[in-house]
Formats: sequence, structure tokens, C-alpha cells
Amino acid sequence: MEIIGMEIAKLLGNQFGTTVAIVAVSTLVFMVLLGKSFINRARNFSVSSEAPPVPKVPGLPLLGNLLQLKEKKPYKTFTQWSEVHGPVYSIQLGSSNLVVLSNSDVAKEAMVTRFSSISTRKLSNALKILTYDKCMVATSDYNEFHKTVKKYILTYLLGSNAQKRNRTIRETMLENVVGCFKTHVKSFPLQAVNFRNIFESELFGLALKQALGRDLQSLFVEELGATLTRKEIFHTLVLDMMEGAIEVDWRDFFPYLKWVPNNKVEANIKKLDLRRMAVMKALIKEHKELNEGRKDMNSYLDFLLSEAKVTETQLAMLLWEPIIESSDTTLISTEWALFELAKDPERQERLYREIQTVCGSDRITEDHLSQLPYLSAVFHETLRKHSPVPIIPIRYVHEDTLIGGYHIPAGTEIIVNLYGCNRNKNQWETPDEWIPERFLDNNKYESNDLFKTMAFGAGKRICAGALQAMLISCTSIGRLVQEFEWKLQSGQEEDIDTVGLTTHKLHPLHAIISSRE
Ligand code: HEM
Repeated sequence: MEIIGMEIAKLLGNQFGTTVAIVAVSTLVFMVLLGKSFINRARNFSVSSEAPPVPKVPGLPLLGNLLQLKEKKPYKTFTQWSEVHGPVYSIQLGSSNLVVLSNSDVAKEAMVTRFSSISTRKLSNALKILTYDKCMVATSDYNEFHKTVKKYILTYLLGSNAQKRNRTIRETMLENVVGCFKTHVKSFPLQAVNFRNIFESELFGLALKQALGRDLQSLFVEELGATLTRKEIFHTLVLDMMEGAIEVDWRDFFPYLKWVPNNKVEANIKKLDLRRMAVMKALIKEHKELNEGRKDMNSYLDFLLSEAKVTETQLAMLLWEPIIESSDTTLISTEWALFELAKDPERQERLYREIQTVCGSDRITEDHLSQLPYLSAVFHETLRKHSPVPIIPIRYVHEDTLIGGYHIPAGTEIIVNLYGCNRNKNQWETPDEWIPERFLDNNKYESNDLFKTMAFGAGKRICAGALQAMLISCTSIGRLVQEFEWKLQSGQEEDIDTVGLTTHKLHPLHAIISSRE
């Protein structure tokens, strides 16, 4: 190496040249030794720093755009801004700089191509408390903990083999749901049924069976000194947590002021957490007592207790995670699909005819799904128009990178606005309309566009529960249309408001259903 350096020095003809040459050659060899990934990163960095900065949405000094985000659904404001400032723009919320992406190409670039520079999470104060600072799959950074726990949840609960093992749990759930609707039709044929009352409760039962091996009607919680009903358990583990997750602490936007106490918000979140943890611990204790001496594995908890190397808190959090995740988003996609079908008799009839042709007099099952393209299109169009997770949990840029040709400096936070991507007028024709046909093969969208909605995210952090959600939602939509004709209760057509972190329908779907028999 030194000899090559001397040759270059001779060419340069001075001592400075010698030093430069030796350093240059040493650097070259060093880079080769460090390998391709380092070179790529260096190249990425230099290309990124030469690229233009992201266009900014004008705001106020210090506060930035905070006061412009009055709407409780920020994804809608982000989408309006994208129509003025384009699909990639930056905003300032207090001391945080965020880049918002509202087109599926740049969203995919951030989640897949640039993943290595954007793989960490930034959590609000509320989420830090509720997730024990990233102590679960969905909120952890992309590190060894994440890889281990994602493997646990996929292998023992959500991956395709685990889903095959749990098929009877899903089938029982659907039979119970259909049974409840049949009872309603018999008892109150002219009255609208509240879809959510029935579906939500059965979905919670499924979540408990997968996690604990059994559903339950009540639970004695020692730390609370009370016996909770099933409804109270659902509130504590699911509804209260969904509300807590969107609590805004103004210190999120001014981290340098985090020493200023904000007792009200913090106390509220801690209260929710204490109650949730008390219930989780009681569930685990009861499970251990009921299963003492048994060796077979019948639930996710059995696996976590026998094989996972985790602390007591991690155990409670890892068990709670699929309970809350199973109970919310799948309800949202199924409820919106039935809302749209009830509103649109022609498309409902088309779906019914497809099911009749494929299933005949048999009940639709998961085995039929691959032969029902229109049902699949109904599901994907619902995920597009009503993306259950409208904003991907915020990602943090930990090294300079490039998105959509713009320079994104380290320290920026990335908001993937899925709602905006899926309502983007340049990517979807009449995006506000619900048209399942756009996902059929003979249309101009190709079948692999099914994933163009990115409703489950993309890349290494893609949703672990996508298969389960698809199986439950598609068989439920199919079976409920096979058994009943759905009509919206009058006045419901425009009842499309949402609430919370997800696109939870504000008012439950009320429909008049009649048996097709
Ligand atoms: C229609 C239903 C669902 C939708 C639309 C949905 C959507 C999403 C989205 C957008 C993410 C974030 C991906 C990212 O950060 O890039 C996610 C992550 C996740 N979801 Fe789902 N989800 C659904 C159902 C479920 C179900 C039923 C479960 C489990 C029972 C589940 C478990 C998870 C987990 C564990 C993660 C974290 C994955 C990771 O960080 O590696 N999801 N989901």
C-alpha cells in the first residue's frame, strides 16, 4: 500500500503529495475492507446532502405548524396540505421537524428502500408509558429485541402455520356471530341490528382464546380488589388503551421543557396503565393456577411461559399486544365493508352471486377465498378507502437519507400518511368513491396492486397480523352476505365520521338484515 502511495507521491512531486497519496490509498483499501454496505452508505450520504431540501408548509416561529393542526384527524389536514405542497413536504411541530409522505411511491421508498436509515420509532410521552418504552413488537426499534419478539408472535400466533392451528377458533367465532344475527332476525325482524355490539364481543373472545386458550366471563383482580365483568375487562384492555394512546402532552413537542410537570395527562395515563397491568397479571396468575402440571401448549401464553426468555413486565406486554391488535383493526375493516355493501345493493348482489356460484349450498370457508376475486376486491377497496391505520406509527431518521429526491437530515421524523396515499387523486381515479372493481384483474390495476394500498405497512415492519386480519375479515364479510341481505337503516348513508387513532367508525353500523333462506 505504501509503495503505491510513494508512486502517487512521485507523480505529485512533493511531501504534501506523499501524505495525501498515502492517506488516499489507505482510505481506499480501508473502504474496500469495510465492504459494500459502508460504501453504499457513504454514497447515499453524499447524494443526499447534495439533494434539495423538502418544501416547507409555512408556520409560526417556535410553534411551527402546531396551531394549524386543529382537526382531531391530522391525516385529513396532511392530505389537504399535500394538494398544495406536493406528496413530500415538511412541517414543524414545536421543536420537532417532520416530513409527511402522501403518495405510495415515496411511502414505499421510506419504508422499504431507505429502511436502514429510518428504522427507529419515536414515541409520544403517552405511548412511552403505555408500551413500557417500546416493550412490544409494534413499538420497538428494529433491534435484537424486535427480531426475537416478532419471531415469537409469528411462529406461535400469527404466521401461516400458527393460523392453521387456530382455524377452529376463527370458525367458532364466525358461527357465534352468525348465530347472534339469526337470533336478532327472528326476534326483531323489522329492527336494525347494531353490527358492532355482536362482532366486537366475538372478536374479543377470539383474541382471548388465542392468547390464553379460553374466553372468560369475569376475573378477580387482586390489585383492584374487585371482580371485573368481561365488558369491564374489554374496556380496560382495549377501549381505554386506544383512548390513552392519543392523549396529547404538549411536552411531546418541546422535549427541552420536559422537566415542567404536566401532572394531569401523566397521571391519567399512569392510571390506565396500572389498571391494564393489574388485569394482565391477574390473567396470567389465573392461567398458571388453572394449568398447573399441564405440559401441552394450548395458547400463546403457554408458549411465552415455557420458552420465551422475558421479564414479568415483558411477558404481560407481549401477551397484551395481540389482544388489543386483534380486537380493533379487523373490526374496522369488516364494519366499513358491510357499511359500503349495505349502501350499494348492486355490488352486494354481485358479491352474493359470486359466492353462490363458487360455494353453491355450502357455507363459505377459508378454503374458498382464493376462488372469490370480487370478495378480495371488496376487502382491498375497503382498506383503501377506510385505511384502518391512517398514519403509520412515526419513524425516526437516524442518519441522513434521501426520499423522493429530497435531502432528509438525521433527526427528522417521518409520517407516512396512508390515508393521503390512498386518497391521492394522481394515483387513484375518483378516490373518494368505493369501487371494488378497480382491484379486479380485467381492469387496468394489476392483481399485485392489491398491496398498493399498503394498509398493512411495507418492508421489514409490515403488519404481523395481516394474514389473520384477511382471513377473519374476508370470511366474515362473505358469510354475512351469504346468510343475510343488508340494508342501511335510513339516515345512515352519510354517517361516515371516525374517531381515534384508527379509522374506527364514530357511530356503529346499524342495518336492517333479512335472512336469504
Ligand atoms: C385490517 C387489519 C389490520 C391492519 C390494517 C393493520 C395495519 C398495521 C400497520 C399499518 C402496521 C404498522 C406497520 C409499520 O410500522 O410499517 C401494523 C403493525 C403490526 N400489526 Fe397490524 N394491522 C391489522 C391487524 C392486525 C392484527 C389482527 C394483529 C395481531 C393480532 C396485528 C399485529 C401487528 C403487529 C404485531 C405489528 C408490528 C409489526 C412490526 O413492527 O414488525 N395487526 N399493522
